[in-house]
Amino acid sequence: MPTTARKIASFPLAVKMVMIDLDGTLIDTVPDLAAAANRMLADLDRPAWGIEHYRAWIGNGVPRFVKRALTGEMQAEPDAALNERGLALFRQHYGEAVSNLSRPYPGVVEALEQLTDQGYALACITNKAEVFTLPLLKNLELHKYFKLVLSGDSLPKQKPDPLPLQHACRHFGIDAAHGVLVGDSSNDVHAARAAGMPVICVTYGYNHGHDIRQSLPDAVVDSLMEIPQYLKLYA
Ligand SMILES: O=C(O)COP(=O)(O)O
Ligand SMILES: [Mg+2]
Repeated sequence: MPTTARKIASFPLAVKMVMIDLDGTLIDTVPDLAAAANRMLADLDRPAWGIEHYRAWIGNGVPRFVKRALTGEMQAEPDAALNERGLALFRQHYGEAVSNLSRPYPGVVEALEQLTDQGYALACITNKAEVFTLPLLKNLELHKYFKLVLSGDSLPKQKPDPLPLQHACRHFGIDAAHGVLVGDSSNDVHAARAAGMPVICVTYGYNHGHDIRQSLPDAVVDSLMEIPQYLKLYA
């Protein structure tokens, strides 16, 4: 077998743990993120961006999201003083309205119920800062499904680094082969590949404005309701 070939996952995957991304996978968070960022820009006397810009800017954590809103570019560095003010204003505005408009995507609650009933350990692995992740999950009553929640600042590195996925494996005492990540972006695919884990992606998420199929996840689904059929419980 050629050593360069990517191992193709065979379904159903025998797993114990299902890790699920937050923004763009569990919850449509862009309306509250956009509102908070536009409030920050108004405070700074700068023009607002439309929601489509914000959709493409989600996925690499809050500090990078704020830099994108300040510069209009994916990787640019704003003036340091402006960035510091912007980040503080964004944190204030988003903290005040983290779940005003954000809602779970259709099928999410049903899928979490089903996966829980079937005996999978569920973990939420997001690049969102913990100060926002936990209230958002609690306010939308999703927190109760997750035995572990890892945010973008819970560990020294975030996705696309494999560290959060490896940490979750250690937490549950399982091998990488017995976990699966469900996400919406290339960060999720890269993190899973680096951890040696299968990855299933949703078609409805953000992924920086690109089609997630280009990142070659093991499977794509239109709803989390489709996830159970790809899995069997590893005993
Ligand atoms: O960019 C963020 O803040 C979070 O993104 P994620 O939940 O998709 O990892
Ligand atoms: Mg995401």
